[in-house]
Amino acid sequence: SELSGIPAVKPRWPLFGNALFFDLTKTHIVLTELAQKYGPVFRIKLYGDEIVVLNDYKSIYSALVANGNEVAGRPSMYRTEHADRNRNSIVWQTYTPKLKMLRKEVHKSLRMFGDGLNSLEDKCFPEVEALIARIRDTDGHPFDPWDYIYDTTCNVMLLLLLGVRFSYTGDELTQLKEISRLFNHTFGSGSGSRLDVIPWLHILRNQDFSVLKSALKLRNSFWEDRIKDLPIKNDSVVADLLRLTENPGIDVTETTVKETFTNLILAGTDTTATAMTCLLLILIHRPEVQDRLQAELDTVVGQKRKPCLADRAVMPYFEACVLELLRYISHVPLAVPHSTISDTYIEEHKIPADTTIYINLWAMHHDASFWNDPWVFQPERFLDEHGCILPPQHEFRRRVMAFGAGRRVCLGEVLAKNRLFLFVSAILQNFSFEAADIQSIPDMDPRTYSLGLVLHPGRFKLKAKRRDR
Ligand code: HEM
Repeated sequence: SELSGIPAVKPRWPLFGNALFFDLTKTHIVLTELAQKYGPVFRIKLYGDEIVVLNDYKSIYSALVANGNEVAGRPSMYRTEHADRNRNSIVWQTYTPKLKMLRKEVHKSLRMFGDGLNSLEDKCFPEVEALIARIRDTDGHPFDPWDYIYDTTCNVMLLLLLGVRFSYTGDELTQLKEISRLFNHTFGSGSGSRLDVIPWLHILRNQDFSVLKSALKLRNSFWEDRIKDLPIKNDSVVADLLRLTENPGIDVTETTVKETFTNLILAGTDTTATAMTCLLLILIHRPEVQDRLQAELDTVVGQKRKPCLADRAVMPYFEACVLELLRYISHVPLAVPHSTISDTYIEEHKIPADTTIYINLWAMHHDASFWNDPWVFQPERFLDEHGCILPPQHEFRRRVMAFGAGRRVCLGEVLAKNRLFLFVSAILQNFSFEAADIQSIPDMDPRTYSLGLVLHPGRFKLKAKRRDR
């Protein structure tokens, strides 16, 4: 084969390839172990699919940046071809002119909020207040933070995408959470991916297939029943996209808008809510990190006003915690699968067109030959001896690629970081968190999290102590 220069994982069985020995519930960990044995670039075969897996900075940089144009595709998969989703999606569409146009349009609409700092603050502050009120209402009693954080993060996304928010007591947010759960199951690198690699599985109508069906059904009914009749605000991402459907020269239909909306609400909520939840889990395991974050907040912001985005630039410890969080948890461990759109090279390896490429961010972020104690959460690694944040071109910063890089880089990077700042700084200004029961909280080590498209820690309870008392 044209890939013969790249080590192939053994043993390979006819028909099954490596699949019989492959635990799909922890793909990222299995691949990282294989890299120890086969080197940073190797290939696996899952049923009919030959997949090249990249596990270190050099190969990932070569694929996403140096040869970024050629490696910008997405493989076609049963799960995304189903219902033509791959032709309307941002996340799942290969590198077509339509995809480029959609990315550009969404980026333009989001920039108004992500970089237009004031308007992001305007959208976030009421949600920040609402979150603080909900936490205050727990009155020192143990609570599970996930739903509060999810609802808040989801409402900010809804404000950006549609210009509306939903009530915490209505069933819309619950429905969105269910859609997210189903999609995370179906589209994760976990067991749902059997649908692509075992071509006949969907005919048997097995459980993975029914989860995919219910995810799409719920998604469609949410759009029909909850969104279509809303007074969508003029200055929202969906309104901008709907305007494109009126232009007959552009291949954007209502289906495209629905699919793109689903991409954005799911990608924009679960990722950020999970990062915030993991940070809280880390803070209750590592109270000294919480103390230092609060000391920085007290110096820069104090108690008399809300933290705002301008403060981010003068809070290096906070920034270091976010970088270290993204490295440590690597909660989108395998990014989204890439595919080559033409023959190309990754480092010295020749790769033919239409080869599926897995980007193992997890392995790169925990590479013990580069990172000291990769499994220790250590924000200080991103600070210099004066306590200043390392510059973006520093080797350590360049090797954190939690959002990917190049043509398919995450569309929400700026938004995600700004939102994390606004919410985490506001709750730490108001509360100190501790474990409800230190014996029973889950481990903070991300190797214990479970895999979907995004890694999730176990659910846990904590207590919030008001700092103004
Ligand atoms: C901590 C938060 C987040 C992390 C770690 C994250 C990470 C990622 C990663 C690793 C990818 C795949 C890149 C690749 O294929 O090489 C991605 C893609 C994407 N993300 Fe994010 N993301 C986050 C938040 C967001 C937010 C807030 C949005 C909402 C706007 C968003 C929207 C997207 C979209 C639309 C794509 C697909 C881009 C494409 O296929 O061209 N993400 N993200």
